[in-house]
Amino acid sequence: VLLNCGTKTAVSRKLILASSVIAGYRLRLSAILCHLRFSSSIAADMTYEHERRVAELAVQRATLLTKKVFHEKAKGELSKDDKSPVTKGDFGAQALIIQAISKNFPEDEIVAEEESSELRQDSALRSEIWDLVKDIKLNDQPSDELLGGSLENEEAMMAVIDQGKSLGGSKGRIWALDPIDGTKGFLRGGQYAVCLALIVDGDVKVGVIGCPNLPVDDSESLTVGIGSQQSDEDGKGVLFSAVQGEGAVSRPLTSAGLSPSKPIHMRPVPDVSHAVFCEGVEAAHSNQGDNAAVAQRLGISAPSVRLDSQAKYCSIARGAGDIYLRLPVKKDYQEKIWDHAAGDLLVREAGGQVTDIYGKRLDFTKGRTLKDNKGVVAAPVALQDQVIDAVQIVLNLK
Ligand SMILES: Nc1ncnc2c1ncn2[C@@H]1O[C@H](COP(=O)(O)OS(=O)(=O)O)[C@@H](OP(=O)(O)O)[C@H]1O
Ligand SMILES: [Mg+2]
Repeated sequence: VLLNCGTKTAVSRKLILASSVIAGYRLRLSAILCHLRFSSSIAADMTYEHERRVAELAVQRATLLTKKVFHEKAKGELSKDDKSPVTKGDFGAQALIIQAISKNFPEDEIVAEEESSELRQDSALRSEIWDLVKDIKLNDQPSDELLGGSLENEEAMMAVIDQGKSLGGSKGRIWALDPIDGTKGFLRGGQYAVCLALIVDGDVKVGVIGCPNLPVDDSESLTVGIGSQQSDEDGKGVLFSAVQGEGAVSRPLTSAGLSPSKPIHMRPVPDVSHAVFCEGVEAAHSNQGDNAAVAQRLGISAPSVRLDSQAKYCSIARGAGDIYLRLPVKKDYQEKIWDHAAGDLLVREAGGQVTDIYGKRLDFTKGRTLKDNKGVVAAPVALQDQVIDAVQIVLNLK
């Protein structure tokens, strides 16, 4: 081609032209490749599979510690500034879970319930917690390695506990952690839950809840009431999880890797009067009198199942109960995001809806609390409007 191009100058011009065309193609090709790589990395991130796996294993590992403390007589109970209790189990589980999250996702923020100031005043309790934390391992090497090794010493444990002080908000990736939800239930020998959720730009993307005292068999759950703890030995207890848009699942908790999961769904309830309520045990946390009045308005005569912790969200998500009401007792109480994020996603992915008493979706963009919401109403989608209606009549909101 070049031989037929004429003069030297013309040849060199053509050469420059040809090479710039090739360079142009190269540039476009690399832009296309870059775009493909970028979109496939977004697609990979969108599945949240890595986040789900780390969260499930971190929660499962933390339940090994909480189960130990559950069976100890002295649980290292302290009273926090707001008068609520905290135990060795809460601090230890928080340390183990944050360690796994920060190893795998070092850029992410964490909003967790506990902080170390009480422990800094109490060296005896601190070393009891360290003795527990340093020995906890999953009995499965690849799972344990995924969580990223152990903490070095007591001081590292305290520092990791304090990584949960993020203020939360509407932007970025934020984990919400309740190391032991239902601490009063935990102390009473009843239900409790280890709860972890990933919130991205205010939207809950991943939710994981470990309930060591819930029976694996869904149908037995309805008989689990106040203080009636089931055996939490290996293979008993349940690990629930959900990813936005992918449904909700449950699997038996184990001391090793993850056991096989099965999908869970809310029960179809063609007539609201046949629904069963799940409600809190503590009269100070939700108004049981108002719950009873709502049940009566809906024509429900079955007794409510009373459970501590987000085990209530888990129960209705698997059809052991249908409606969870948390009607405010104190007007100015702001619900905490770690008490609801994982349960909110689990129920919505199992075919339910979760709102406040005004019918507004829970808003996780407002910081550490749900300050723009009041109370919680969770029910199958088809019943939600009817239940909100009854709640609003009972609470004189309409
Ligand atoms: N006044 C008031 N109103 C509503 N909620 C409150 C209130 N005070 C505390 N808390 C929070 O309740 C969390 C425990 O909720 P539960 O659902 O387990 O309570 S119940 O025992 O089932 O009634 C409990 O979580 P944990 O501290 O993790 O147990 C608290 O964050
Ligand atoms: Mg809680």
